[in-house]
Amino acid sequence: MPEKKNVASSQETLLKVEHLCQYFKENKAVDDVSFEVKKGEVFGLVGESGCGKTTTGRSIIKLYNITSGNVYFKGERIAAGTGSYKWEIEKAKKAYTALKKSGVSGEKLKDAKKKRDEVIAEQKKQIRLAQEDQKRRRAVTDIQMIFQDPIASIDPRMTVRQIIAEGLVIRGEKDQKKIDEEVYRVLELVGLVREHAGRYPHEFSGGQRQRIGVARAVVMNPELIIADEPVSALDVSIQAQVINLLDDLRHKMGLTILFIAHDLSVVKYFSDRIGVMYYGKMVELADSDELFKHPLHPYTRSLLSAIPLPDPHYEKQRQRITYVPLKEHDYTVDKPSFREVAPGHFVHCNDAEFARYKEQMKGN
Ligand SMILES: Nc1ncnc2c1ncn2[C@@H]1O[C@H](COP(=O)(O)OP(=O)(O)OP(=O)(O)O)[C@@H](O)[C@H]1O
Repeated sequence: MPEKKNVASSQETLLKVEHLCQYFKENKAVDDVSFEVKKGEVFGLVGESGCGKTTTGRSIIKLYNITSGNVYFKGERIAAGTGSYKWEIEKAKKAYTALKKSGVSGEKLKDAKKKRDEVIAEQKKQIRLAQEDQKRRRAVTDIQMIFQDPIASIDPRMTVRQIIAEGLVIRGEKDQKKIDEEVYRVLELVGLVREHAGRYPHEFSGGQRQRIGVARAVVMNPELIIADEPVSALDVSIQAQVINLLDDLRHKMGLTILFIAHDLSVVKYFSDRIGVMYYGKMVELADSDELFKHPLHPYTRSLLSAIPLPDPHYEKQRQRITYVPLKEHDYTVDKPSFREVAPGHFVHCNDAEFARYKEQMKGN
């Protein structure tokens, strides 16, 4: 793994995810998730299988129409869900009906009706605006995604040249010489050679295939790369090479990376900040070092306890902490939300936990 360098990520926000909800019928795959990614930083998004990491990434690149919330890229809203506006309309209608049923009449009822209609008109306006923004596709080529085995789903009869150039062709590039030049440039950038352009994906090893996947993304000159478990299928030694490559490109191209992984040890050295997801919720978010030094949420502690260390003495004593939400939290009355416990360190917690975490941080 690369040495952790403190890359100066700017304070400029490149990506802002605001109250993102992505529901698949009853399944709240992503439920009210908010975070920002600064220009130039690597933001690690971790959590175990099924916690909603992939869905978050896909929602950002608009593979889904999000249920609710907003996604901003360079200040422009590129994805918007209409759910929360619809829920507000329902709430206003229900409140009015309840008032009417309770026997309220005359001026009071008239006022309530007026209020209800105002809420409905405003929310309908928001729905229209969200739908207009959702249709806009402008920012999307500035964001590219890298998958676990990025060329697995591609037609095996396509050459590496065609695979890498596909995005350029779709974007309207017709000049074959220019396309070839770009393909050779990015092949070299990712540690391959121009002779590879005429070959087929099956001729390459897993690590090389991932390099082709990276080339396919960077050829579009993106500002943001969403790397979804890009090294999970690779041997540990190859994992380090691919991470080093991404780290190198990040410096050379000034890239910003949203790095999705299920394993905290993979993101530790590479990420400036880390967000931990559990069952559709972001449960903790902090600077990478801070998260490892002062993990607060019991789920983060459980993930950390699963990381093996190359120290036999520690390994003998290491105990995997299991996270059992019902044992850890009582959210029946005191409800949780995502709160800032220390500057830049956020935890999903209720009032009682918030007070306890604050105390804990004081002792650190
Ligand atoms: N298109 C879909 N339709 C219905 N349910 C979906 C869809 N995509 C994901 N889900 C469900 O949403 C939840 C979150 O899935 P997601 O793939 O985002 O999690 P993940 O943390 O990335 O997991 P993995 O590491 O296994 O990809 C899961 O319960 C999954 O079954």
